[in-house]
Amino acid sequence: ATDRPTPQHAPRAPPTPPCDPSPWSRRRADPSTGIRFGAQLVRRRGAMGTVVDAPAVVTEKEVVAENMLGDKKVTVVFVLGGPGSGKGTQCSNIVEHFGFTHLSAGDLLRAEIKSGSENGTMIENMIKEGKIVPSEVTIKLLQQAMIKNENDKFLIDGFPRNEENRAAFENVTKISPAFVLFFNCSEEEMERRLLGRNEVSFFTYVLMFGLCILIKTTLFLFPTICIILQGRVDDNIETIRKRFKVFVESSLPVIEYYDAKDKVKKIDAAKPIPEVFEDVKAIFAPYAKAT
Ligand SMILES: Nc1ncnc2c1ncn2[C@@H]1O[C@H](COP(=O)(O)OP(=O)(O)O)[C@@H](O)[C@H]1O
Ligand SMILES: Nc1ccn([C@@H]2O[C@H](COP(=O)(O)OP(=O)(O)O)[C@@H](O)[C@H]2O)c(=O)n1
Repeated sequence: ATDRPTPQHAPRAPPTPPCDPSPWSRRRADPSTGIRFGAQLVRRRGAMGTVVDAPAVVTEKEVVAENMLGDKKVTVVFVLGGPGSGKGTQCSNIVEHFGFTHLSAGDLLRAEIKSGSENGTMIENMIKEGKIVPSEVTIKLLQQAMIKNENDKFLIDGFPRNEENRAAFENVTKISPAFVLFFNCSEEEMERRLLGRNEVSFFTYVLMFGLCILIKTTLFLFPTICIILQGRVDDNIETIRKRFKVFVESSLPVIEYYDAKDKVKKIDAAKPIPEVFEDVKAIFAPYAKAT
């Protein structure tokens, strides 16, 4: 992996405060709006020869060589943020506009449960408890997905979620992320979104029941539909709170690790979806698809 070189001609600015910031974190809040979070300040010659601090703009693409995918050289962006911060929503937008392949660690784990794999029950129990699944399981799924896919640009969403995830991924795959996209959002807002994600109106249930009666399959189909409509097993208030705790205790340190390497690009994820995507677009501009 190629870390962006630190300019030799000037001392680095003091480290930026740890990323922050949500009310539920005890950490110091960072007032910046975001996309330059973690970018190192470089000294530049200003007017009249004065030296000014200016954020370094990252325009170069960082491509990783020598990894577990054999000859295949891939660009990996880790997409991190609390549960419900909007990672999946924005990943879909990035896929559409910038040609990345979206690999959601959570989706891969849920697919593994459905596949009837021997790890299925263990994964299901961990997800219900909001706990982090052992790294070797998740890394194997990510690796298989990257090998299977012909693309060379991957958004890895919801991973690495703790220090073990991070260190194991780097050791096993030898891949370093080009950068880490961090969606910063308050706990209150994330909670609202997650509870909303699971919300299905009574009217929908009545409609589905009516449809089942129409096609005369109530007995078998309706319970199945109810299970599908229930949404995610972990989007209930009890598990949501546990996931927040895990995020603060285990995932924020990973973001801090990458921030110390100037790899974190922080987004204010509390804004409406289109506004968040405007900020995301600015970061992904160097990866724009050739027209
Ligand atoms: N910026 C936003 N403002 C309001 N709602 C949002 C925003 N981004 C996502 N959502 C909604 O919040 C819920 C969680 O978003 P999602 O992308 O699934 O989050 P994550 O992948 O981080 O868990 C979804 O119902 C989504 O439609
Ligand atoms: N790297 C990961 C990612 C997810 N998971 C599990 O999958 C659950 C859901 O993760 P997710 O990324 O789909 O969803 P959000 O919690 O971000 O909304 C987590 O709470 C963990 O139990 C994991 O164990 N390891």
